[in-house]
Amino acid sequence: NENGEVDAAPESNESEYLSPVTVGGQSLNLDFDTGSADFWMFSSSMPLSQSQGHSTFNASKSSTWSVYKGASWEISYGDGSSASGTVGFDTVDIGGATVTSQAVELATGVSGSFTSDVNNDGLVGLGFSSINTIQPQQQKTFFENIMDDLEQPVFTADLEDNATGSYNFGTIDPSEYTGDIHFTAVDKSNGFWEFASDTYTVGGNKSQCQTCSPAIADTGTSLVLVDDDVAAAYYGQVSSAVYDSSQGGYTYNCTESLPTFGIAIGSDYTATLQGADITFAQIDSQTCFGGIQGNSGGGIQIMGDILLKQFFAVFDGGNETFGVAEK
Ligand SMILES: N[C@H]1[C@H](O)[C@@H](Sc2ccccc2)[C@@H]2OC[C@H]1O2
Repeated sequence: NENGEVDAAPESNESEYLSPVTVGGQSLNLDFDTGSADFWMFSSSMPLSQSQGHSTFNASKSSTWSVYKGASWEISYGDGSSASGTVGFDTVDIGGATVTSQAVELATGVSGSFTSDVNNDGLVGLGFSSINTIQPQQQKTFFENIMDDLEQPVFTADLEDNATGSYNFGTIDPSEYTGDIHFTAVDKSNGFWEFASDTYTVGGNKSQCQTCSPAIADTGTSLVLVDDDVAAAYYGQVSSAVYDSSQGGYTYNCTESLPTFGIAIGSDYTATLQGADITFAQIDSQTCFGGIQGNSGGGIQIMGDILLKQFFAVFDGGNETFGVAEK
């Protein structure tokens, strides 16, 4: 089998997790992103003003590289960042799991947030290829290409709080979790690992949602973005909380002890965050920025790293399910 396992190292501010990937013999640190489906890297054909500080992929130094003539890609992400460039095929190895002809996208241009994120050399899209942006023909993700060669058609994410975690392709390692894995059906029609999430808890009190947007598991998003009525209900229980438009979200006094927050993962399980695990950042001597924020009516709820790092997450491409376990 083709199983593989790699570290997932948290960025300094825990805004993302980076993993080593070898492409055509060149190693780069990439951001595994279950919320998109493009595999792209900073490349030697970018202006130095955009690539300085980054490792770049140099196609001319890879003996296994082949150009996808006439192809291009262009992607815009939920946070407003963007990237675009050219396409080829090469051998990709992630912790021993190898795809010999993976569509690899070389950036010729990226937005400022990528340039300034100097430890991030690109993204490995682990969503579904219906949202891959390669033209004239969309291409499969690394996971879609390797899935049938894995011991099990799954990958798992064990993201950690202030510690290095791991991504595992092909096996569900029982040493990485405790108790049961609580699975829910995934609707892949929007290209995401999407599932229903119709109830939530604040301080242990359960409420039925009002908007009830479907949720996605997104390893590439830092925060937990819930429907605006849910965010308002949560921070309504935090006495010092205010919505600070200059910060773009709810802030509160760091000394305040926060209530727990639970979000339904499908219909049978509520993933509960402890109050102490909900703060995302301290923005001044007294003020903290919450890791739970509203989705501004975006129509989907995004379960990002603030939640995922408290659980063991299983992405099952065979059954088309998503599951979480305590750890
Ligand atoms: N799925 C996510 C994606 O991975 C990131 S892309 C990114 C941008 C700058 C720095 C690092 C990563 C962006 O934020 C939320 C959504 O879009």
